Order: sequence, then C-alpha cells, then structure tokens
Amino acid sequence: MLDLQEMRKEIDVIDDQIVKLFEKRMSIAEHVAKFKIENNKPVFDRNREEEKLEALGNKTHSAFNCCGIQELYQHIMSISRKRQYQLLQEHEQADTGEFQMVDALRKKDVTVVFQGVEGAYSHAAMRAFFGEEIFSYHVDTWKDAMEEIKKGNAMYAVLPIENSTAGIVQDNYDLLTEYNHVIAGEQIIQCRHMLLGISGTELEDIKRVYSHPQALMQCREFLDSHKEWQCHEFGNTAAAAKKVSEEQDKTQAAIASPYAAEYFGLIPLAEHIYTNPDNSTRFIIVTKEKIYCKDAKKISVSYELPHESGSLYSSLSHFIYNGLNMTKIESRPIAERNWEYRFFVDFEGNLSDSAVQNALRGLKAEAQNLRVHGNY
Ligand SMILES: C=C(O[C@@H]1C=C(C(=O)O)C=C[C@H]1O)C(=O)O
Repeated sequence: MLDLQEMRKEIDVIDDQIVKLFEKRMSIAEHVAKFKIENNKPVFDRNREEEKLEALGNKTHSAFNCCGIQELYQHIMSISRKRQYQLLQEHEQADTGEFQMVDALRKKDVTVVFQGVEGAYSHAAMRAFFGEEIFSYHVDTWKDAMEEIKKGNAMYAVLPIENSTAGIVQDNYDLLTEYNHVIAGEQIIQCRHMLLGISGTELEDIKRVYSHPQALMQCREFLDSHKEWQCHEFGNTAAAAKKVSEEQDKTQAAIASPYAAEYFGLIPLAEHIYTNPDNSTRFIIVTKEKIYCKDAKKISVSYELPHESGSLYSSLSHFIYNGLNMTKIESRPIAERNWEYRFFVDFEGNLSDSAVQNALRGLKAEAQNLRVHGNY
C-alpha cells in the first residue's frame, strides 16, 4: 500500500500534465477563435459540445466518472468560449447595443410621473432624485405610469422596485419585462414612519390610527404598546395622512412619512416608531429613451434559461470570468412556460467597459432573450 506522501506525489505528477494540456488546449481554442472571426462564425457550437460530452462520457469506466468527466468538460468548454469571446471583443468595435451615452440625465423642466399621491414615499423619491424644477403628476397604478412614458406624456416614471425588509416589488419586475423601457437612475428612501396628527393632538386623545398594512406591520412594537388604539388599514400612507388632515379630528392619527407630514400640514406625535431603523425602499427612474450616463455604475439585465442542470451556473460565470461584481439576482416565472424562469441580475459596471461588453456578448450567445434594462 502506498503511503499518503507517495500517493500525493503521483497526483502532483498527473496534475502537472493536466495543467500543461489545459494550456495547450486553450491555445488551440485561441486559433479556433481566429478562424471564427475570419469566417464570421459564432463562438458557441452547441452540437459540437454535446457530441464531445457524450463521446468523453463513453470513454469512462463508471457512472460516477462519466458524470464527473462531463461536468469537468462543461467547465473546460465554457472557459474556452469565454477566452474566444475576449478575442472577438478585442477584434470588433465596442458595442453598446441600442444605448446612447449621455453626460448626465436631464433633470430640469422635465415631466415626471409617479404612482400614488403627493406625500407618498414615491413622491419623496421623485423629489430627492429630480429636485423641485420639474413638472410632475401622479397616476393610480404602476402600469399606468409605464403607459404614460410609452405615450410620451412623461419623460420619466418613478417606481418602487425593492424594500429592504419586504423584498422585491414583483409587479414592477414584470412590468420591466412587459415594457421596453430603460432604468436610468435609482433613489433609495429611508422609510422613517411617524405617527402624525393635527395640531394640538396629545397621545391620550388618539382612538384610531390609519396607515398602509406594511407600515402598520413595520411599527408593530410601537402600536402594541398602545393597545387602546384601533388600527385601520388604508391604501397608502399618504392617503391616511390626507384623511387625518382633512377631518381635523384629534382622535385620529396616521402613520406616514415626514414628507406626508410636511405636505398635509400634520404634526409628528411620535417619531422613530418603526422596528427596523434601516428600513428603506429603492425606487427606479424609468424612461423610454435608451440612454445611460457616462459615470453610470450599475447594470440591470434579464435573461431566460433552459430548464437544464448547470444553466444558471454557466450564465453567472460570464460575470465571474470578466471580473464583474454581481450585486443582486432575482427570478420570476415565465408565464407561458411552467417551471422556467427569467433571471434579473444587477452587476457593477458601465456599458462602455470592455469587461461588461464581453460578459454581455457571452450571455447573448448562450442565454435566451437577454435584455439590458439599464445602466445607471
Ligand atoms: C473550441 C471551439 O469553440 C467552442 C468550445 C468548444 C471546446 O472548447 O471544445 C467546443 C465548441 C464551441 O462551443 C470549437 O468550436 O471547436
């Protein structure tokens, strides 16, 4: 029986050979890339790869090794493709697709639509992003907002996409798929809910509290310390504030934002009433113009994957091999194809970077329906 030292020496000798052969194989793949560039052929040849996997599997002597060699070669061939995309990228001109680079977004004298009512968090997000010198109006639903920019009635729409405690706003992910609009910016707003009432109200006067169910939930601990109050759900926090302001009744209070307090002239009766002090909502700024800023740092894409083992892993390797930092991944079901998913990935970078273009080139060739939703 060989001792451990000797066995490891044998493994080292084999690994040295594998490294040499790997490098030799990669250098041939580079020649293949040159041939493909000259003959205008795509990098990815699915048939060739499938044939290879089967042939290599047949050369092994156990089911375990058959699986192993196939998994190993899936990796090797995907690495060889990535090197070929790099060479293609060096050879071809930079391609930012339909996107045009701009120095900065126009934020003055533009028309912006938001969903909800004045004093809502989306209104606050709009003001934080654009400032005061805009024309703005609001609509009832997120889809209405998407329609307004499609029709050209507004240049930008402000939509919530994610809350740090409640998670993603699924409907808006689906609307990004449904409409061919672009994310041009984002704005994070801290949800600093307050208990608001009319001037002169004392906590002892209150009998009823109105707010959106999410806000009531986020302030549960505070509300539990006032069991004598009746909580009533409302469509949104700003509408609750509006009711309290209009009815001028000291027995009523609303849980809403500081913006709603300012907008409806209400007085904060209690602040910091939320359980999670970092609770924030991220809003996206959507437009139909295919633009990105020259200093944009984040890219959102989506793509669909076949229902095959390893397909997600291999799609993500395009980010890894190009040194791109992925910041988020979400999946949404594809309505017409049961158990297949569209993946939404955010990663750091600018469409002008060659690493980004290289990753997108690989994804476009290997995943289905790649869409760049924006660089902001
Ligand atoms: C090297 C090639 O390019 C790609 C990589 C392959 C590999 O590494 O074996 C096989 C097929 C192609 O998807 C080729 O076309 O032969």
